[in-house]
Amino acid sequence: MSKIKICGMQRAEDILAANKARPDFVGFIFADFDRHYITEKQAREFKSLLSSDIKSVGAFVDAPIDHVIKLLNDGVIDLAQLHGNEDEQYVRTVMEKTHKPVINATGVKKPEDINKVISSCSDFILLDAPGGCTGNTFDWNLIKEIHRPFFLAGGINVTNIESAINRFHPYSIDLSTGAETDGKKDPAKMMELVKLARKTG
Ligand SMILES: O=C(O)c1ccccc1N[C@@H]1O[C@H](COP(=O)(O)O)[C@@H](O)[C@H]1O
Repeated sequence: MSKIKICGMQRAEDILAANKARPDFVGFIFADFDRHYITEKQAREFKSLLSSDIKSVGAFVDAPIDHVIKLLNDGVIDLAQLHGNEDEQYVRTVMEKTHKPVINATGVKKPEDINKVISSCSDFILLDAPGGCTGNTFDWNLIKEIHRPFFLAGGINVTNIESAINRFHPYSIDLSTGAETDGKKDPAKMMELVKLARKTG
């Protein structure tokens, strides 16, 4: 069954809505240029409110590696999602110093973009539209045989989540914009998306 991650938690009420909807993962964004950016203090508060059976994923874009390692080792996040140009050495160091799962993300515009991460030493890879949190899908025809667990992201919403799961059977769906109304997480959409993922997976 494909899992589901809802990314970009910004308010305590988003966490309470997640606790009701019960996705497998929620995402905290630590990229300070991004509209979903939260501070370490907020992330600690959100983690304390989050149900223990929902894992927290920290998403980083070329962050100082010590920050990623600290948040993992402090238990603020359970997995790290590397969404920038982090190289294999960076990925390996995070894994060795934390023994926590790492997701290596890539924006997909051409087949070589998938080749960039396909043999990464990370635990998971993540395929997204270039940019992150664009609300756009990428060309799914670029996805050929992938023989490792992967997260599928980019413009997934209530209209296409079922076809994404049925067509690719990803380890997990990952979405942000599709669970929002007017730029804020929408509890009804979160609930519906989790229901569709469970029904389809
Ligand atoms: O969510 C963000 O704001 C974000 C910022 C920087 C890097 C990644 C980010 N999120 C990731 O974006 C995709 C999905 O976005 P959408 O559903 O198309 O809005 C997903 O991988 C999120 O984890």
